Amino acid sequence: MNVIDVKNLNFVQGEFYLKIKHLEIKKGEKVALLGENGAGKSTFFNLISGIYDNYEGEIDINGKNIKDYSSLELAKAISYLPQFSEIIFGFSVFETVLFGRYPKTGGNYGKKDYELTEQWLEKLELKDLRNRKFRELSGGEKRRVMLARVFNQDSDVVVLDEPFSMIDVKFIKTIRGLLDELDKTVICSVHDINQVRGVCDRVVFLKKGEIAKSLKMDEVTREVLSEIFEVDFNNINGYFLAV
Ligand SMILES: Nc1ncnc2c1ncn2[C@@H]1O[C@H](COP(=O)(O)OP(=O)(O)OP(=O)(O)O)[C@@H](O)[C@H]1O
Repeated sequence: MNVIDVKNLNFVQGEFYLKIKHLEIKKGEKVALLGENGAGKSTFFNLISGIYDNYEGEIDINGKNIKDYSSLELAKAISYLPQFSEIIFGFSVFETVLFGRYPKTGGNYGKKDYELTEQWLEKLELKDLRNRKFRELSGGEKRRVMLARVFNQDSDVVVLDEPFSMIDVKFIKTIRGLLDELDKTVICSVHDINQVRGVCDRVVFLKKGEIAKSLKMDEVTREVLSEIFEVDFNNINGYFLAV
């Protein structure tokens, strides 16, 4: 079954055009979205998450047009880690992660919600930060909190815009492990394909607002990467390095 079906999507943003004729993502698939700066990755995520609604075409999640979902229903179906997130109010780390449970509970948090929140705090090593204000954390700490909150939302589809940005090497390993074991449909943008090797099954390449290629991870070659990013790549024991 397709969890996401995109048909004849056309979106204009200033000088930029995003055009996706057809994209299907199956239940349980883990898809990496790659493309140069400005290719349209964040724009695509804002569209499938229902943030932008002034587009032509249709986006279905679980067989239903996202325009026919209420915002709470949509948040049960899809969670989204945007490229940048700020929380200006003085919420603590614990509260910020707990609020991921809002779509499923309407704010009536019970034992299960507190337990799940504790689990995600533990998995992202945030327990020592639990009482700190979100807005007073470092960039990488904030990123881990927002990831914990997205995972805590427990939606069918998890959309992550550059989940590894600002994250140190130890936590890149942790987050790769969490993504690998996550029993969800995942779409995540990355700049370094090596970070999702062994985690994502498929790579969709965007170029200038269109899908240039959609390949299984093991079909990606240095020639493909060179064509997309317009720089040469070496393949060193399965890892790609721009040269
Ligand atoms: N609010 C806006 N108004 C007009 N143009 C915009 C707006 N936001 C983004 N754009 C343009 O839309 C295009 C796609 O931007 P988008 O943020 O989707 O790219 P991206 O692939 O996520 O890039 P990056 O890798 O740099 O994060 C870019 O040319 C950008 O300049």
